[in-house]
Amino acid sequence: MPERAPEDVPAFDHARAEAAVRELLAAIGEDPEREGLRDTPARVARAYAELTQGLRQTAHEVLTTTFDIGHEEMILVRDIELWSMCEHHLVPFTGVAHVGYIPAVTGKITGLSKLARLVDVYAKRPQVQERLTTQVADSLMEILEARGVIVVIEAEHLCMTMRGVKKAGARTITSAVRGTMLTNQATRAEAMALIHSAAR
Ligand SMILES: Nc1nc2c(ncn2[C@@H]2O[C@H](COP(=O)(O)OP(=O)(O)OP(=O)(O)O)[C@@H](O)[C@H]2O)c(=O)[nH]1
Ligand SMILES: [Zn+2]
Repeated sequence: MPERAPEDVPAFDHARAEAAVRELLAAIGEDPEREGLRDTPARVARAYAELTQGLRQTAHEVLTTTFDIGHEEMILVRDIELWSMCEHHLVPFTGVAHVGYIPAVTGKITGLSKLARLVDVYAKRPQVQERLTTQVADSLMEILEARGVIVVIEAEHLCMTMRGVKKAGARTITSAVRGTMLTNQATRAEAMALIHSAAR
């Protein structure tokens, strides 16, 4: 399914979110009017607006700063903190993303912080880890016209920890490898070695 463009995503509806949270509190047998819960629907609505803000952002928006510095070698940012929300249970999954790319021959690169911002654009929305991984990789290929990209995400899903199978510590690792990172085995091996290097 193609990604919905942010202009096609309706504005966050605070009133509707508050009503839904009030209803959920009632459904679990709580009293939404008791003092401790009175402001909770509004708080939860604000929290969800923040946790889903990526729905209203685009990769193009965050990858605007590009420089041509003639650097043609691999650039890799490791251990980018990641908080996302599992679309099946609406509970967090959290871990790290490693994002590396080989710039276009023109040397078109982006600011390092933009790679972390890019991860957030796709993390701050209901997600599955596989889609998050491929969206980050594909947007770097497209927007930076990168020759190669590698994205590895390691995450723990709270839906597997705090409920359900209750297996704390199980980490899910997904990767998306594109372009020369895929075709050139030595380059891919170098990237994997950097991701797993002893400095961790
Ligand atoms: N592939 C994938 N699965 C995920 C992700 N996040 C959560 N899931 C899984 O989505 C599945 C949903 O399965 P269902 O059987 O429909 O839901 P459920 O009854 O709540 O499943 P349990 O978690 O096994 O109790 C579960 O196996 C979750 O572990 C993700 O990012 N990627
Ligand atoms: Zn889940």
